[in-house]
Amino acid sequence: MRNTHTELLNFRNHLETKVDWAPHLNVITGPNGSGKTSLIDAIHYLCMSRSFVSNTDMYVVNQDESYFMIKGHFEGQIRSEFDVSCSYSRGDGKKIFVNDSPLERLSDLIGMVPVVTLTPDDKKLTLEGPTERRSFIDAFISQISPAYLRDLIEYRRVRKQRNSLLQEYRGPVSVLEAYLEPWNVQLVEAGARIVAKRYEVLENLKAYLEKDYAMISGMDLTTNLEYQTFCSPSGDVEAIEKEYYEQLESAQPKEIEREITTIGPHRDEIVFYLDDFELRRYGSQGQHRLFALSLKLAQLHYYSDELDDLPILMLDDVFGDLDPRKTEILLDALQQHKGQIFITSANPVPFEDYVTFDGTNNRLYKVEAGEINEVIR
Ligand SMILES: Nc1ncnc2c1ncn2[C@@H]1O[C@H](COP(=O)(O)OP(=O)(O)OP(=O)(O)O)[C@@H](O)[C@H]1O
Repeated sequence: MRNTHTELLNFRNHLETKVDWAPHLNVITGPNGSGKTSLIDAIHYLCMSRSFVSNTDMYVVNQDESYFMIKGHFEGQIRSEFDVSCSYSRGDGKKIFVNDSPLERLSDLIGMVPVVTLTPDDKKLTLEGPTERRSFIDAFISQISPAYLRDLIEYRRVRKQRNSLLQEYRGPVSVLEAYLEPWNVQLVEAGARIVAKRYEVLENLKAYLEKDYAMISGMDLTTNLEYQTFCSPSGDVEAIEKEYYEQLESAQPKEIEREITTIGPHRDEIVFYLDDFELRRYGSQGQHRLFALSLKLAQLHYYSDELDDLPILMLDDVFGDLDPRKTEILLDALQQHKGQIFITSANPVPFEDYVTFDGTNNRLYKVEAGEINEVIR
């Protein structure tokens, strides 16, 4: 899948930007704050319906304007050509159109254009709390499995309803238990499918991670990951349902007391290991950085094997953190990826030692104060 053309209107410091992209490598250079990340963030909006930088759409609207609009043209194997646009204003909220037809739900966009992003923030994945890892695995699987995304949305809805009931009901416990029962059934059904799918994908991911860590680090430390959930994880949905039910039943008196759902995949954890030490506890800064980078490369390679269309790859300011040898290894690995790649860099990276910017397959751009121009050699 590739994005051939993007238009940005009132998107951060891009008041009106139009750009044609190369089918393989697009390197975007320019000083700090010139608007490089915003260009690829706009494409990210067209893939995932949200920014990978900001959690709040409102802050993305140019501060002197009241709305933003992004349009993109995509080409791929499965859907040969289509347009996606995304608009946001405080009054109307966010709207996504595919070929000028509005999408009923923003989530319908996920998976249409698979994307993998590498950013310096990725080290949060291994350094910070379990929420980071759950978000990573959820976004990872949602892009390749619409059924998983539906289960996630359903699970969140049911958990919210169940929590409201636990918090608001003030009658006899036996009546509350009867009210909870239908929510328990739905929670267990969606939750068990989520656990089974996370287990399946994480099991498969191990081999990719191992290979990519060895490639990028050049070291022979073995990587591993452990999926920790409330039950013994497996791909057997029925067995998980059974265990889930039993645990929910025994936890329910406590949940009624605490007024919150405590058992389920919303509390899952993924523990990463290098050899047999736990990365989060004992990893050095460099090991965290390389592990997170390997996780994202593993995602890229997993998608490339799994999907008919190659994902779009975005690297935002990643090279600043890498030494010359790692830069070389990463650029070599990127050459192997046949899909479209976007790289932003404020630092002088010797891209030209590795890539020929022919103006067709590979293009070099310079951004200055929200204006982008191709650099012609
Ligand atoms: N809502 C907004 N309205 C106008 N300008 C904004 C808004 N939000 C951010 N900016 C500015 O837009 C510019 C674009 O930021 P962006 O992150 O795209 O730049 P960058 O070239 O990637 O920077 P860096 O190299 O520092 O990462 C910044 O100068 C920022 O201050």
